[in-house]
Amino acid sequence: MTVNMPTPAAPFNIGTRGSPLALAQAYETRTRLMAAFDLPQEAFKICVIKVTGDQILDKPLREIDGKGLFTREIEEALLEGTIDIAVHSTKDMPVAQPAGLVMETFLPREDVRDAFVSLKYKSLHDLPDGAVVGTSSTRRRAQLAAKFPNLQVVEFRGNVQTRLKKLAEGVADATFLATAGLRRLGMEDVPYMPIDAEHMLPAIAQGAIGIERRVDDERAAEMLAAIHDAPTGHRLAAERALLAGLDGSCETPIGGLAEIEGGMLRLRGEILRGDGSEVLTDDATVPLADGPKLGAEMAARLLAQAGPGFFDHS
Ligand SMILES: NCc1[nH]cc(CCC(=O)O)c1CC(=O)O
Repeated sequence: MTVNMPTPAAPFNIGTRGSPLALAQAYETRTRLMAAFDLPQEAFKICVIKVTGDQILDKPLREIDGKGLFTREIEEALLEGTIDIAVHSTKDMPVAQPAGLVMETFLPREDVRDAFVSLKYKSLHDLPDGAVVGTSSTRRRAQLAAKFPNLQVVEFRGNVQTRLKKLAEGVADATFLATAGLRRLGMEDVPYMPIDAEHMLPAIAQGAIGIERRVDDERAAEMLAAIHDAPTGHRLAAERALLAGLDGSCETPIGGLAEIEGGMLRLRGEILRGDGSEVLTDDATVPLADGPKLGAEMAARLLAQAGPGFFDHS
């Protein structure tokens, strides 16, 4: 190690949003860095940064100019040097970072599956006709409309805690959350049932913590290299290439999942019309190094099948 290690007097500043899930992810990052370099907790400082998106809770995000709503203030702090790294849910991040920043470090991925969450029913298949399901995800909404047209879907925003409170208040019979979020928050007492990817293909990068840094910060680069998980990196490279090729954001109904099977990389992709009336899927396996190429090719194949206007009127 050629770099100056942080000390309690000059700590390494870890930037994060203030939601309980974001904090859990920042703590996990700190724990891994402490272990990798045998540093005390005091050599790190968790810096909570307020972002615009956390202050607007009354509207679906797609009705706001969503670009950077959850990241702008954090990336500014990173560029200014107030923080050394920023910890994110990769799922919520655009595929390209602003000039001067990179996100190349990914921690070992959690469970990628969506979870069915309900205080009244055990699983998705137990929901009666007309049951009310709350979600703000265009992907989950379209997937449900395609497979369970008899459910009613209502808009459901807010963090994990808020959504659970809404369920308890009876605003909906069930909701969907990422299993990873529930696990990271230690919410094992919440009644949830993970849904296999073949029934509900997760969001691209679901369950993966990504860490952003300044491109020219060699100390941060060396420190992050020690906690990077290569298999997760390969999977995300393929998934994010698919997302980039589809020109999608987290507000487009797209599912995607890369897995490593017998040393090969399998990528599944899915795009949906917003109302669930059409679902296009693809599934291919290539050598690990070809993941990004496969992602780009799969995007092109899906878009060719979809034709113009597929994502309109979502
Ligand atoms: N869009 C919000 C968001 N961003 C990341 C997670 C969960 C953790 C993850 O997927 O890494 C969630 C909540 C959810 O979808 O239930």
